Amino acid sequence: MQTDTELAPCDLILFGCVGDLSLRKLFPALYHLQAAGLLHEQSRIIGLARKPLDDESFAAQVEAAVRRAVGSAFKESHWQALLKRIRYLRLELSEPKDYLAIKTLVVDLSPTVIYYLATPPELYGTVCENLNASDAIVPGGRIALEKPVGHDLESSRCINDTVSRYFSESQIYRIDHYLGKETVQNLIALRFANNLFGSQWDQNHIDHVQITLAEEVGIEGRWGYYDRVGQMRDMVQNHLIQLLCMVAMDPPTQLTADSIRDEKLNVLRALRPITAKNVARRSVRGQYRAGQIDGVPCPGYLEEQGGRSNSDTETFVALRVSIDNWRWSGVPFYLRTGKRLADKVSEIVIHYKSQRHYIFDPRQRSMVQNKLIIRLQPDEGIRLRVATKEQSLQQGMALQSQALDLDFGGGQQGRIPDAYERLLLELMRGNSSLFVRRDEIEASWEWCDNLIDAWHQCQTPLEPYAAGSWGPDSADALISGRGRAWHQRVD
Ligand SMILES: NC(=O)C1=CN([C@@H]2O[C@H](COP(=O)(O)OP(=O)(O)OC[C@H]3O[C@@H](n4cnc5c(N)ncnc54)[C@H](OP(=O)(O)O)[C@@H]3O)[C@@H](O)[C@H]2O)C=CC1
Ligand SMILES: O=C1O[C@H](COP(=O)(O)O)[C@@H](O)[C@H](O)[C@H]1O
Repeated sequence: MQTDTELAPCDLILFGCVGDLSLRKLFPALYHLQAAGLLHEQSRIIGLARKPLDDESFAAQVEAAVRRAVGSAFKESHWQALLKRIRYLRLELSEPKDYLAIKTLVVDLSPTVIYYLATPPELYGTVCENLNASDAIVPGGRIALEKPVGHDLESSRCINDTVSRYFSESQIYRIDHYLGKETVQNLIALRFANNLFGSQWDQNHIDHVQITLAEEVGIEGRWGYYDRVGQMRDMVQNHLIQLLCMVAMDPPTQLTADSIRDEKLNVLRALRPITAKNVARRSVRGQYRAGQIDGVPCPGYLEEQGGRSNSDTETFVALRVSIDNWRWSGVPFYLRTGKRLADKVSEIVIHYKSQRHYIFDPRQRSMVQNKLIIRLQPDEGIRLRVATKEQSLQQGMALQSQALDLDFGGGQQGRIPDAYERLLLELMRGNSSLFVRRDEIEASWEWCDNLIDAWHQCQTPLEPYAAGSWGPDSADALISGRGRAWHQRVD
């Protein structure tokens, strides 16, 4: 994971520049990079979309979005410096002749041009073909593709085939923004820079692993997109599987992009398929009904804006996953993700085995088991729960569980950069470590396609859950047994 490559001038051509992602995430991230002095003086940003906007009205939209995201920390001087770099170009992505304007533009641009596709993925192939036909791809240019790359293995291969006709693998940066989150990168430091953890990261010491990506939000007006996709393709195929790989991978031989990606690929190849034979025991799919979150009433999925009265799309998934290799033999990974759950929380919890020869009160055994809680959001940090003696004269050797805490969000370290700041920076530096390689994406699709097929074959029921709950009851049943339960945030 090299991060010290010097910044060279580079120009960002942002396709889909007035979309939700660009306005909510990318421009605020660019603002913060500008504020931190991390944009090269000569780097420019050219936004492309089909809305008839001039530079001024585009800038006004971007400014409003950046102000919203940055809040009271917004500084006019940083914004003005960013604004100088920004231009708008109107273009219909499916219209080849519109690309001539890009061709004219790239002649003037820096040696490094980044084509960032924040557009619907169905257009990725078309954009590459049209760029090529207009001779608008500069040698050494980089292309960034937002997730999801495809809808299944076949469509993913098709997109990858088309893109790779015009860009070599080393020029392609497939984005999974979870890989840009600070705590995810800290996993690398935690695991591979600390012998304490590195030496005990296996089936001899770990009982099971839980990964939760829970959201309070519903589908936020994205019915058209979401109902075709569902939680499996929206969150499991990419973010959840990438986190699983980061937790489960063997140590890379070096901190290079390919070393890390080779190890993640090995995990994907070792995932035991979930098929019609075991799908009922290993998965739960759910859909939210009306409920309340923090006292505020929320509609059910079918009543969401743009929704219809019957949809079989899952908004919640829980899985029990096995990794068939030496390190993880017999260690289940419990994964869950859902919309409209009780809280917004993304965390990885490593549950350690308890002492083989246990000399304390056996009733306390599960309560004081060691847990390593890696919190991605909110309150980024790492917490280790250890057993200590209760401080009391009366209790004898009674144990209690206490926490050793690392709070990354704590005052001294300042603001935690958003994932897109890190990703844009590494993209400009040409560091691929935080981006997903073609074989990883395809191996992940292959595994997910199997699971989705199994759901179809077995007509796996869609279990209702109330908005504001932690998902269907059967998700609790999936993990229960051997004293296991989903980790609760009070810990
Ligand atoms: N929004 C998010 O939080 C996340 C999004 N993503 C991915 O990012 C990508 C963009 O998502 P999002 O921003 O939500 O999508 P939006 O629908 O909000 O924005 C799409 C953008 O693409 C432009 N566009 C679409 N079709 C054309 C066309 N034919 N010609 C020219 N421009 C076109 C739109 O321009 P115009 O408005 O002018 O029509 C708009 O600027 C998707 O791949 C999505 O999966 C990934 C992670 C999170
Ligand atoms: O990719 C996506 O991620 C968001 C959740 O991202 P987070 O960083 O806020 O945890 C999710 O809401 C969206 O549906 C999905 O497309």
